Amino acid sequence: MSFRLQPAPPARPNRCQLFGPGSRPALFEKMAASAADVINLDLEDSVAPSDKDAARANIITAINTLDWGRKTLSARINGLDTPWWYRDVVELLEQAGPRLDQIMIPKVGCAADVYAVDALVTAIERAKGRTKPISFEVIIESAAGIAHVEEIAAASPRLHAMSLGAADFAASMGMQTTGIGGTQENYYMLREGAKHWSDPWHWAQAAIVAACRTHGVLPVDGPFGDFSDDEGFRAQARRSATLGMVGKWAIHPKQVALANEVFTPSEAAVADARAILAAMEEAKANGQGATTYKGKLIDIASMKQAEVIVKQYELIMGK
Ligand SMILES: CC(=O)SCCNC(=O)CCNC(=O)[C@H](O)C(C)(C)COP(=O)(O)OP(=O)(O)OC[C@H]1O[C@@H](n2cnc3c(N)ncnc32)[C@H](O)[C@@H]1OP(=O)(O)O
Ligand SMILES: O=CC(=O)O
Ligand SMILES: [Mg+2]
Repeated sequence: MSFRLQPAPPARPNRCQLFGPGSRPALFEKMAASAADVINLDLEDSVAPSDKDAARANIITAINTLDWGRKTLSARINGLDTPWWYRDVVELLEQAGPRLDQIMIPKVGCAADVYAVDALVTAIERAKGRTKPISFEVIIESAAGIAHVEEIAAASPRLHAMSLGAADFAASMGMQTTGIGGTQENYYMLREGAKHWSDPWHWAQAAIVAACRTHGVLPVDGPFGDFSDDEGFRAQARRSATLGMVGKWAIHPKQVALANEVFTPSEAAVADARAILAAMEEAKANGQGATTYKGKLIDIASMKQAEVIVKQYELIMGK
């Protein structure tokens, strides 16, 4: 371990973030009743330019009037390259009550983008006497965003979560695809004439996880566009969970259960992790730093691995 200890991320369940357009208020009650841990009411790309003002008003009314239970309640503002974002922040902070937990900032390209929103949010919080600080989540979805991912992760103590936005990311990178996440037909290796598909999102996800874990931020996988493909969603989510991400977006309600399933450690994984911890306690009591479990090496690092799974499970079950 470095002299500098790795900070813990916010202790909140974040297995699924359910999105809905601010211009479709009929969806809000269904979102509130869903099993998602986080709700993202959208003012950005799912809302047409002509609907931005109405969507803002819809979202503020919904935040103030619906029962959102214990969900983390977040609103996605428009990007800093648009004329809408400052009104999004001002109206949300001035008119939405304390139930609003978080603002999602899309298309963040550098730490200064987060700083700008932080400055505005801080001024309004002080002016209006808001006592609960608004947290931030950001989307890495551009070449600049991934190039500056570590400085972005360190940009503000308000930052709680960071997602990969596969659609805008693909566009910004000039990737030859219109698919949102998942397997890409042309990203394969050939061996003896057989195709083996690879994962074009892997390196960006790994960079996001490393930046987040360095700075105590929750790393999250973004959208999977084909909501009729449950197995494709599961496969993408399993890869993300294996890499260290804590959850995934749902852009349709049928994806909520899938994300919750993948990002809740299974009973078998938890039982194994607890058995490893117990075996290591016994080994330590006997003066050993290493022993075997089910015929494989375990040592003190295995305890840390097992603790990741047990803590994640207890966090989710304790909610
Ligand atoms: C790349 C990005 O930026 S992704 C993030 C931004 N995008 C979004 O927020 C899009 C969110 N999703 C949606 O807008 C919609 O789900 C769509 C457009 C994909 C599909 O909408 P529909 O055609 O209405 O979906 P569908 O008919 O399958 O809906 C089935 C049921 O789920 C409901 N539903 C649909 N979307 C949602 C949602 N996001 N949240 C809650 N309930 C929903 C419908 O109202 C319907 O309910 P009912 O059975 O009571 O009638
Ligand atoms: O905002 C999300 C994306 O995939 O783009
Ligand atoms: Mg986007």
